[in-house]
Amino acid sequence: MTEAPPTTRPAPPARRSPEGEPLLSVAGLSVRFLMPGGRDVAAVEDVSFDLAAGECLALVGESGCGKSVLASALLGLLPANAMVRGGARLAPEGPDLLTADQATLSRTVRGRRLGLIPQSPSAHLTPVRTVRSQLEETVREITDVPRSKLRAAGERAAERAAFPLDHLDRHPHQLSGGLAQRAATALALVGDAPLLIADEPTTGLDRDLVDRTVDELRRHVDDGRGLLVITHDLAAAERIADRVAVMYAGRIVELARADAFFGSPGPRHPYAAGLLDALPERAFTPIPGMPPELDALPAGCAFAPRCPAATDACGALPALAGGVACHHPREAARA
Ligand SMILES: Nc1ncnc2c1ncn2[C@@H]1O[C@H](COP(=O)(O)OP(=O)(O)OP(=O)(O)O)[C@@H](O)[C@H]1O
Ligand code: NI
Repeated sequence: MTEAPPTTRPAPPARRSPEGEPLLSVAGLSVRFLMPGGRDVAAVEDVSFDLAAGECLALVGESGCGKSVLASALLGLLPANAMVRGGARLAPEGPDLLTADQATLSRTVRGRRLGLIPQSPSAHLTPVRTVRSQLEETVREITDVPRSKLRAAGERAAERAAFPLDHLDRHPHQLSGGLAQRAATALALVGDAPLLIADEPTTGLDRDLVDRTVDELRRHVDDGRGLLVITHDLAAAERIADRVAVMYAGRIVELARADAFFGSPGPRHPYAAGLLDALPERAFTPIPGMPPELDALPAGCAFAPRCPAATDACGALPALAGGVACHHPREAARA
């Protein structure tokens, strides 16, 4: 049995995404890297999802499955050998993120409509400058705040990210991991972007700090922002997300409400079930085998070679239908 033991933290309340037009609509997004020698790495394949204001979607999956490439595509930060297909529209009347030119992205999108909370805050912060000066410069660059009000605006951004004002005059190396994370979050919040992408925001933090960081990020969602959070950490995903997208070998294989996914009836895709079963607080049973190389994907379901329930049907690619891309989703297996 893989029932989770009782935890000390309270169960997150079930949250419903507000009605209305999504903040972000991604449709059929694919990213391939053209490599020397004609190799072709299919990092993201036919990914579609919506994200609403006041909603957090957690994107989870093993290392190398395409999560960060997906985020980079949305931010227009892919290298030149990346071929991108599909659409990703910011509402209302936003540009298509996949076709907008770099000038439009840097002038009107990044920081203003779409904020990035980076994977490694220390790499994102400038080492030789204080947090205060970096915040003020970002305020000056992307808002209309007059010079005389920069200091106050920088402090307001710090406060929103729970960054202590008495640490503003420190340099990044003088900050703990948690505070560097908050400084990076404060920078991402300066432009009041309605949509945030956080790529592994809790990497390297201990559990207490993970929970605190996650709860702080959640506040920005409860303030009405949309948040796409990319994480390996399923406990963090459970704590913060309204919905979960599980990625395997570049594709979303399950898209579910977080309460159903982490609670009852549980995940439906055998891979998603395997991810949860691998958790120490659950069955602690790793998924056997390794994910496939993205330049040599099988024609059918990419998980089939590792799947305990694979059949001949899995030689054909399963479409994502009703939230799961599998020929034998779990309730069918039980029935
Ligand atoms: N510039 C690039 N050129 C070629 N391949 C790339 C490039 N960037 C990423 N990839 C490949 O794309 C795949 C997806 O990488 P990505 O960084 O999105 O994984 P991830 O899911 O974010 O993993 P992690 O959890 O380790 O951060 C990997 O196989 C990676 O090697
Ligand atoms: Ni990544």
